[in-house]
Parts: sequence; C-alpha cells; structure tokens
Amino acid sequence: MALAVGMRVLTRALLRPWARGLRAAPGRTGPAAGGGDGVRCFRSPRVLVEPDPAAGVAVVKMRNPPVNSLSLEFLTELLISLEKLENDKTFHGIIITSDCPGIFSAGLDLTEMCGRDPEHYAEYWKAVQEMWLRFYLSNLVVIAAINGISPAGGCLLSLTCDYRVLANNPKYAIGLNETLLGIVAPFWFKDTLVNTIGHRSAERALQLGLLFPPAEALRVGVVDQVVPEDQVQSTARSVMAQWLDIPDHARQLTKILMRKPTADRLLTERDADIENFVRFICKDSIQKSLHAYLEKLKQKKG
Ligand SMILES: CCCCCCC/C=C/C(=O)SCCNC(=O)CCNC(=O)[C@H](O)C(C)(C)COP(=O)(O)OP(=O)(O)OC[C@H]1O[C@@H](n2cnc3c(N)ncnc32)[C@H](O)[C@@H]1OP(=O)(O)O
Repeated sequence: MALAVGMRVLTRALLRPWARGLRAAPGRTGPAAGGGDGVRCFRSPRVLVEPDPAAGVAVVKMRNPPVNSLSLEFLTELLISLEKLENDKTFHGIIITSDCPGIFSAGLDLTEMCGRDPEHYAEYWKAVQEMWLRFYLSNLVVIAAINGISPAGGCLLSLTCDYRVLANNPKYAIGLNETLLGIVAPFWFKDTLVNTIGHRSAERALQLGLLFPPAEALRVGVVDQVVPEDQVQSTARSVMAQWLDIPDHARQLTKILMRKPTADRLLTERDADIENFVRFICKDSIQKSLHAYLEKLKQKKG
C-alpha cells in the first residue's frame, strides 16, 4: 500500500514537469474540454473517437480524406482529441487508425509547406512538433493500427506510438522517405527512427528514403506485428489488453525514462528547429521541388 502511494507521488512528481513544459509551449491547442462523462463520446470533423469505457480504450479514427494528410487543422483536431482522452480518467489507452481506405496517412500536408508565407510555415511546424511531443510522451498506451500506406509524417506518427500493427497488404508501405522528395528528415524524426530500429538500419533507411512493405517493415522493426488486414483492429485490441495489464504508474515512468532524452532535445531546441525549418522551406529550390512533387501527384490521375 505504502509502496503504491509512494509510486503515485513519484509518478506525479516526474510527470508534472513534462505536462508543464508542454502546456507552456507555444502552439498548444487550447484548454482541455473537461473530463468525465461529457468527454466519452465526441467527434470533430476530421477525427472520430469511438470510446469503449468498459475497456478503458478509445479508438481514434483519422478521417481527413482523401489521404489523411496532416494539415494544420487536422493536427489541431488530433491534438485536442488526444488531450480530451488524456484528461478523462476513464481512458488508459488509445488505438489510432485510419478511416480512409488504403491510407493510414500520407504524411505532412504538402500544401502547408508550399507557396505560403514564413509565418504560416512557423505556425505549421510548431503544430507538427506539438503532435510529435504530445503523442511521443502521452501517458496513455498508444497503439497504431496501420491499415494503409504510411509515408514520412505518417510513419512518424506511427513511430510515436508504443506498438505498431501493420496490415499485410502488398500495397502498403511505411518509412521516412523524405530524401525522395529532396528534403531532409529533422533530427527528431531521425532520433525516433533510431530509437525504434537502431542506428545502422535507420541510417540506411533515411539516406535511401526507404518505404518498407509489410514483411520488410517487420524484419527491420519499423512495425511490431504484421497481420491479415481484417485482423488489424482485433490484434491492436488484444495487444492493448496486455499493455493495460501492467501497473500504469510503472509503465508511464518507464516510458518517460526511455523517451525523455529524445524529447528533451527538441524541447530545448524548439525555436531553433522552427527557424531552421522556415529557412529551409523558404528556399526557392525547395519550393520548386515540393511544387513539382505536388504537380506530379495531381497529374498521376490524368
Ligand atoms: C529542416 C527542414 C525539414 C523538412 C522536413 C519535412 C518533413 C516532411 C515530411 C512529410 O511527411 S512530407 C509528405 C510526404 N508524403 C508523401 O510523399 C506522400 C505523397 N502522396 C502519395 O504518395 C499518394 O498520394 C498516396 C498517399 C500513396 C495515395 O495515393 P492515391 O493514388 O490514393 O491518391 P493521390 O491521387 O496520389 O492523392 C489524392 C489527393 O491527395 C493529394 N495528396 C497526396 N498526398 C498529399 C500530401 N502529403 N499533402 C497534401 N496533399 C496530398 C494529392 O495531390 C491528390 O490531390 P488532388 O489531385 O485530388 O487535388
């Protein structure tokens, strides 16, 4: 009993600075919308939350058609949903998945990084940072049920989760493929991948912009499990049950111990990282290649 109380005090003491750090951070998505019953059933235009209060789990479905690109509005809605769930004591875990057939997420929204002004780029990048920080450090168990292709920022979102289940479909692939677009994954993208698959595999994957099909993704460790498409959600559910069996405070503290040094680096270099992004994305050459890439995507149809 005394040990449990002691652990709770220690947990709060260790977790609080994190909450403070993130709450004080610029680009926060607004105050939490209360806890308790009122929060159990909610949706926003682009995020559908299906709560299962009895299990302590909510399924968060990304619904930003056609490709779940991570636009500023979509990121904001995702963050608000996460925060609501974190603030409701009913929930201990979330499963993040897609409501867009065949696509988990196409990654960062290229239209947010193309043809806009520097203020917009700064605001957008702050939201991307916030997404990474909040998901990476969430006190909830976060499991990705990856039911579609997941390049670049889509892969990053998956990598912030505690466990990844990928559908075994040859059309799907996952990876940080930024170099193929002529852009460079920032250090915190890189660190997240290194923490997941190790330095050598990450170096090769990042330099070559590799998008791993399911079997390869499993072999290299980008995902933890590959299952038939119709078993992705049920597998995520049973993995969640295993994770929720672990005492919450011990699991949360361990997660922070593992992830704190990586998150710390961005927290201390956040403004410089934004400046760096804005400088990079404003370059004529980068704008030209992003524009050409977007055009190529559009012409693919015609
Ligand atoms: C210091 C500087 C650091 C800079 C770091 C920047 C880090 C960047 C990270 C990123 O995430 S960049 C984005 C990377 N994503 C991609 O490369 C994926 C691009 N998309 C695709 O390959 C395909 O769309 C798809 C996901 C395989 C789906 O193919 P499908 O055939 O089903 O759909 P499409 O016809 O291609 O697309 C439909 C529609 O959606 C638009 N679109 C696709 N991806 C994006 C995107 N990431 N952002 C914005 N819009 C996107 C596409 O243009 C089509 O538009 P319309 O023609 O319908 O207008």
